[in-house]
Amino acid sequence: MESEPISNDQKQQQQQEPMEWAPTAWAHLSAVRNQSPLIQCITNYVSMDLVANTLLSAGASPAMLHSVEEIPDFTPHIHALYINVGTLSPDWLPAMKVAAELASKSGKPWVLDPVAASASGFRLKACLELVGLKPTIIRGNASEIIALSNASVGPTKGVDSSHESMDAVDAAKRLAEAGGNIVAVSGVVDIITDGKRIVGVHNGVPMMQKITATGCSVTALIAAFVAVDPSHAFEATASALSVFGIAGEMGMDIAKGPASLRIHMIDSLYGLDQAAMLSRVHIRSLP
Ligand SMILES: Nc1ncnc2c1ncn2[C@@H]1O[C@H](COP(=O)(O)OP(=O)(O)O)[C@@H](O)[C@H]1O
Ligand SMILES: Cc1ncsc1CCOP(=O)(O)O
Ligand SMILES: [Mg+2]
Repeated sequence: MESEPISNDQKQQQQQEPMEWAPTAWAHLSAVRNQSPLIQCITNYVSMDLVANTLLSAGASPAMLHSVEEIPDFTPHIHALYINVGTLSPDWLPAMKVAAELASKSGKPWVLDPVAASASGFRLKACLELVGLKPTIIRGNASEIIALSNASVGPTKGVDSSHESMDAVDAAKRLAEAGGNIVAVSGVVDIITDGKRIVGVHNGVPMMQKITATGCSVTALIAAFVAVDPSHAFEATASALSVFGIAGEMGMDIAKGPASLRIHMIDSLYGLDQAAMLSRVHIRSLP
């Protein structure tokens, strides 16, 4: 992977006001395709296939290595780390912590998906410990982000959200401010905040909720996007959520239901071109 993440022209464009989101999102996707960042994924059993295929179709290189014995050799070579607690058990947690610490120490971005954070005391404590290791980005659904922000267990619908993303705006801002990270809340509108700035991504289709591991997969995609632009984690997060949503929209044009959407979404992500991106990216500042 080359050291210059995206061009100076593209960076200047990012700094312009009002933000030119469509070219920014296209620049991130292009950079992932050109640089093929290596993404270490410590993720749940349910999601491994869709996460790996999402990363591959975006142009990144996924590696599902989760053994604590392998982390000292492997993690120094990655471009970003993705940690997801979906099927957490006590024997997985040390590897997650060692990998997160090593990524932070070596200046590599890492991204946390706190699946079902409020489902049990064990899971919440683990999530809070991981949050304490300073993830660059946290992406969850609204219930997960509210649970993390309030450090509260239950009531819960498990891995699904019982809140709308807009319900979690204050919780997301508090979490981001407390940890100095970017927090993203997925839903009808995806919310991205650093505690001060806040944008909404209006891409995607409701059927994406009917495919297991779409949330896990978009978090992994965020890891790939921040890998190629680590100094713009906020912009990389919004870009990844928009790109994934557009892949869902284009896939839905030909899908018959969740199973075929899963296939067409991956194909659409693989084939996304500049014209489609420039006309479909829908990211707006929120008050
Ligand atoms: N009602 C919706 N309309 C459009 N996109 C949605 C909707 N619900 C979820 N999505 C999209 O589906 C993906 C997974 O989000 P979500 O279902 O909230 O995550 P999780 O699976 O972790 O609960 C995200 O890209 C999100 O933008
Ligand atoms: C169903 C399920 N159970 C434990 S992890 C998991 C997958 C959750 O995926 P997502 O958070 O993307 O819906
Ligand atoms: Mg999830």
